[in-house]
Amino acid sequence: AMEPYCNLSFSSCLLPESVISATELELLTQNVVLAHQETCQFRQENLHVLRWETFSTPEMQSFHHKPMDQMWERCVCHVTDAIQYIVEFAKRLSGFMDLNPNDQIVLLKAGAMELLLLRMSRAFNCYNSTVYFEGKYAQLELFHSLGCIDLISAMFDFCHILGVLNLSEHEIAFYSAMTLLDPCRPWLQDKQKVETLHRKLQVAFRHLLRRTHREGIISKLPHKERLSAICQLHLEKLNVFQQMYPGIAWERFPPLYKELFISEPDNS
Ligand SMILES: N#Cc1cc2c(cc1C(F)(C(F)(F)F)C(F)(F)F)CC[C@H]1N(C(=O)[C@H]3CC[C@H](C(=O)O)CC3)CC[C@@]21S(=O)(=O)c1ccc(F)cc1
Repeated sequence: AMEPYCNLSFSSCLLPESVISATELELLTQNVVLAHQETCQFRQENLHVLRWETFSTPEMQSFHHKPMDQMWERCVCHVTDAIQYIVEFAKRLSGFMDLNPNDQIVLLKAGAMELLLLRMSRAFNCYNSTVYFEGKYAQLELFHSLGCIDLISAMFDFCHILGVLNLSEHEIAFYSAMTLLDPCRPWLQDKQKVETLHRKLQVAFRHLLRRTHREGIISKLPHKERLSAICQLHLEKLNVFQQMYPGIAWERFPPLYKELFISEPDNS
């Protein structure tokens, strides 16, 4: 009988056989989507339901008048919780735990803040530029007392760009996995291994986008330079804060946050 034009499993006509088989592609897609779903702190639908619940003016004022170190301490606790979930996401991504421990730390150190922003965009309402924070949606000025409104507004702008794309959970999952498993990160020892993982993710992501007719978003996703620029700003602000309150930054910051974001003080 005639060979069917393209056997239904798509294994030959659509995928570069060398990179990944159709079955492996399905398994990888499930792994990425599940790893994301199981390691987000809030479900998309819960954030969605709350998105018009904004803080009242008196509530805003109370945040506004908080001393800087108190506001920082609250946010650092939230960021440490969020980073823990991001570490869990990484550990569940197939292939991540097979990397050598040094490369796992290198990828998390370089990618944690970026993944944080991708997750923050899920909690961002781009119609009124508010973000979920401690139970309700907050305007930018609520964070004024942190003393780094330029960083926060850069984060808001970034979330806006993503919000407009209206990314699905599947798309955010793949975008996060590919941001984390970036073979171009400096100091990687086994770059080749990360490259192979990244390429498989790329094929699986393109396959998902083709299937859902969403190839158009690829060219609209923010470039990684933009992401890293914001994260650079974060590190600078953190150093400023450390200088202003030398005691606090050291004792009160949770260890994981210090490990990922704070370089050892030179005890010279
Ligand atoms: N300390 C802090 C800090 C804490 C956070 C962010 C940034 C910083 C810094 F950028 C700062 F402070 F400068 F703004 C810092 F420090 F990193 F630089 C962005 C991610 C935010 N975040 C989230 O958006 C979560 C992510 C996970 C998601 C989920 O999994 O469902 C739910 C929403 C967790 C920490 C949190 S936050 O909630 O404290 C927050 C702080 C400022 C802001 F304008 C909006 C939110």
